[in-house]
Amino acid sequence: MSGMDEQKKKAEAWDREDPLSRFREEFYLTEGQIYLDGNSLGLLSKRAEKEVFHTLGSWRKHGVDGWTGGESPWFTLSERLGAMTAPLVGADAQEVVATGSTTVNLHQLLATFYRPEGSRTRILADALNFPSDIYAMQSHIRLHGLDPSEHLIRVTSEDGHTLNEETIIEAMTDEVALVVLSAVLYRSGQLLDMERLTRAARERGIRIGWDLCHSIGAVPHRLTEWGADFAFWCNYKYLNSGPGGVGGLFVHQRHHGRIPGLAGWFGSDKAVQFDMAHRFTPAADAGAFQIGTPHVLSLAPLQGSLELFHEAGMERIREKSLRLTRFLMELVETQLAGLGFAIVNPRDDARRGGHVALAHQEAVRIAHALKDHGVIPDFRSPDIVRLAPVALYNSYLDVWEAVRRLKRIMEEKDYERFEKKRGVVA
Ligand SMILES: Cc1ncc(COP(=O)(O)O)c(C=O)c1O
Ligand SMILES: Nc1c(O)cccc1C(=O)C[C@H](N)C(=O)O
Repeated sequence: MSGMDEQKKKAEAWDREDPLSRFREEFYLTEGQIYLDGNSLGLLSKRAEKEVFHTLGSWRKHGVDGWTGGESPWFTLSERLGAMTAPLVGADAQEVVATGSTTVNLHQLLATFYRPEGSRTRILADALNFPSDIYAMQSHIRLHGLDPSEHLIRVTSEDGHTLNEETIIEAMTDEVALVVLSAVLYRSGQLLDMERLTRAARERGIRIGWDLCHSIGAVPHRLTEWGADFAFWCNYKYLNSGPGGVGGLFVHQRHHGRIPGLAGWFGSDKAVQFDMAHRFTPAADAGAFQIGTPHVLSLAPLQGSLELFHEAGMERIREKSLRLTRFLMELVETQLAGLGFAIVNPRDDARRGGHVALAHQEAVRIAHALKDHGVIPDFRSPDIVRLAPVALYNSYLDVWEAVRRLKRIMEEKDYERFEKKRGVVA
């Protein structure tokens, strides 16, 4: 039996004993296709779809009374979904709210927590961060009348893919007011040591906030215990809540009761919100950081999706995710050796999130060819193919089959049929 056959048998055996295998049925998968892009946009689940129909039904039946009546009143939906999300980020229910989007929530949190004072005027970020986060930080530096080229420090990467925690800590100087980092880097999938970095920032009297876009739903967190000041994320990747679905934020309880940087009436104490007073009374919890009316139709899928996470359990999800990605790396190393791929995510389980990042000089064309062969990856400029086997809906056999197709593409140089052009969304 060839190595590939043996690996197939191993995948089939793991699938047979997989405690999460029943969740695959909960999702809409396309026959013959292997979807490995759940770290960009997660798939639709039947529960998420059902909640959208429920919400439409509630609107149809109750009209305006849906805010306070029906099975799931919209007035407090963001807080309820925040409470359901809290275990995924290791927070108390009142520290989380489902609201806004990643970028909007970061603007809110910067407006609240970036307070340049005396010599502490800088924001510490990193050179591998997602551009939208960087744009938001630059905006707030400018809003304080400061120059982003001086006041935004971006820790650089030695290998172009990963960051060194030691270097980040060394950059936490007396000039830094705030640190903003991603838990899992969007390109390489590196998982930073959040506990260590949070402790280091706090010991130096620096506030620290985390972008959890690529970690929520893939990696467990303990935000309250670690003492992070804030965090923000989208719910449309591993949390499968739909394109542009409402995001979330965490604010540590020690900051509750303060007036947010960007106040709006949905951040009010619920008991007095409809008094319509011009004096703003913030909610006593993370709900205070909401701005306007919740996007109820875009919140609905999150409810169904979170139910699946509660049933599956984050620890089991992480365990399967690590085994899926470990298997993927084994296949890349054994089956794609000599074909020009380099695995650029860290190998150590404690240092990687939910996706595998492969660097290849033909990455764009390989991503196009994979799609043509029914494997959905994504491409990140300039040379990365990201592959994210997702614990709730991918099988070990999916991973094996994806590599089998990729091997063929490479051996037959089938990617050469495609243009090097990336397209707007690769
Ligand atoms: C790490 C990270 N930060 C920020 C964003 C921006 O998110 P949004 O467009 O939902 O604001 C994304 C994804 O687009 C992301 O992956
Ligand atoms: N938010 C996205 C969008 O509106 C279009 C295409 C992709 C996205 C993404 O979320 C990309 C994702 N944040 C990434 O890791 O690259």
